Amino acid sequence: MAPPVPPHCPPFSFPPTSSHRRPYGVRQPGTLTLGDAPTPIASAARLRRSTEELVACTGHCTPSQARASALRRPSEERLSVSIRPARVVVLPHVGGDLRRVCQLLVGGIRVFLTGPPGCAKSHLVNEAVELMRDAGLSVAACASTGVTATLVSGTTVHSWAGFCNGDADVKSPLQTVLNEVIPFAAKARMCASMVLVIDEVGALSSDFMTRLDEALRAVRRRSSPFGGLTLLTAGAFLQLSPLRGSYAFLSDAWQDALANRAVVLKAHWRHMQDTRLLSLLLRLRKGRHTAADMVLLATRSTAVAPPGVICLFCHKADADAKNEEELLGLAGESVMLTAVDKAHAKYLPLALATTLRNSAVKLLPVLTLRLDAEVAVPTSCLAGQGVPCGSRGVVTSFRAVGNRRYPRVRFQLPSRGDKTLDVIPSLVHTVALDGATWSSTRSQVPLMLAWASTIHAAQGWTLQEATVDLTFAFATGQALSGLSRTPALERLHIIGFDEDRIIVDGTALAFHESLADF
Ligand SMILES: Nc1ncnc2c1ncn2[C@@H]1O[C@H](COP(=O)(O)OP(=O)(O)OP(=O)(O)O)[C@@H](O)[C@H]1O
Repeated sequence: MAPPVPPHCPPFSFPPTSSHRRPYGVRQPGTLTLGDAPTPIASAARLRRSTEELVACTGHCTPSQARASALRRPSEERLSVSIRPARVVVLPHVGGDLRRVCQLLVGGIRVFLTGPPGCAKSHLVNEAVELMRDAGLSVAACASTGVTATLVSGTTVHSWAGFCNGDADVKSPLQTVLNEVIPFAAKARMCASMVLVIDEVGALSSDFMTRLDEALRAVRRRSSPFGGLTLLTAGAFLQLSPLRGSYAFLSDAWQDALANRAVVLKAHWRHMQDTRLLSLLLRLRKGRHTAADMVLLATRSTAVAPPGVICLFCHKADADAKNEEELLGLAGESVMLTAVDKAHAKYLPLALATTLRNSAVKLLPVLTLRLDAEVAVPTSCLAGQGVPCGSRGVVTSFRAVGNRRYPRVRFQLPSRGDKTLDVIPSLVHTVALDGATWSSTRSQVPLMLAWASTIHAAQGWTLQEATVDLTFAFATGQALSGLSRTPALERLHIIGFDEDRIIVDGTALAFHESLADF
């Protein structure tokens, strides 16, 4: 429950009656209900002041910037928590499911948005974020993975919360994470936000939800679930399961905040042109597929992936092997880029530093490229240059800098259009759990090969054509997730399919069937 607000506070229009769009974070005087001083604008100023610190923790900075910002950590400062305005009016022309979701959110009700593959969950999340921001609410747009974060133009929820060591910060003692890991900038974000959006929530574990809830309650000094933040989670537990641990909905944090209520979308956008594929997927989702469905899928079987079509695999090792094979198939010499790794804390043995880096840092120890290589950006290192995490591109040339050569890449941007960049190494660092601000660093060109991907990493994508290799399918929802990426059956190629590859988790199915629509 938001604290009471002064009665004179005028309501928000949602979206604003004026056609003029205000940029995120800019407040119209007198319209936002504030907490105790400073105002959200003051919080935004603090955010700006600590931007370098944020950058240092997520890894896009020079070493001197990182060191300087580490010294400026204002650990004792109390942050004030932004409070949602008392009334936000959703204007009549906002209709349908978007209206339903927005009305719940502006009323402070936490929402789980779900539905079958391609029903526009991410699309609706984007629209809701834009409307809420237009109305003056501060909204944090996040997703469970870097790739899905690009679909909502946001960051991973790990980065947003300042869990600099990835999932290690879920297991470590809470006080250590609060005092030594989460940077000031992340705490400022947590306090300045009124709404937290998490897309593709299915990939997060129950332990992660518990830790996020604990951290938000502590940082925002509110005992209510998620520190009183209004929450919009979106995803489907029948499509994606966490790589480790149990489903997020099994946590007490989820049950306290969201229970078994949801907005369940009924429209089908991705597969609207192919009703045969759509009805097959709807049955497959619940494990109620028929013999005729299996015969239909068998018509798409192939032994070899067609050239030029992205391949989706169940295991990362297979995606890596395919990328390697495609790279070797290119003419031209290989350019090998080796990361420069350093351990900065004397007490940290090199082996532990390497383990920490390899689990927390997405930049590769060794990256080999050739002209025309297909690449993707695995982190938000290039976001400041207009290329968000998850963007894909092609190496068009190499540029010599000293005795090293760096790739020039033409990226296809998620927002359409393309952008060519000379990609040079970025510095990322890990934060030790014993109080050092950063314990080890890696400097590397922030790219990875992208002819192939895992099905897990492709969650959220709509692909015009794809080859899905289900030979080693092992996870619940994996086959459904892979088979639902293309809008039409004839653009789908399947390797290694048989009925046993379809795994539907009984707990996830029971949860979805128990959901009460708002
Ligand atoms: N209102 C809309 N108008 C036009 N296209 C839409 C609309 N809503 C969704 N789409 C398109 O439908 C496709 C699927 O939408 P989206 O990715 O949001 O679905 P999803 O439910 O998040 O899918 P999944 O969970 O399977 O990743 C996308 O290509 C999207 O651009």
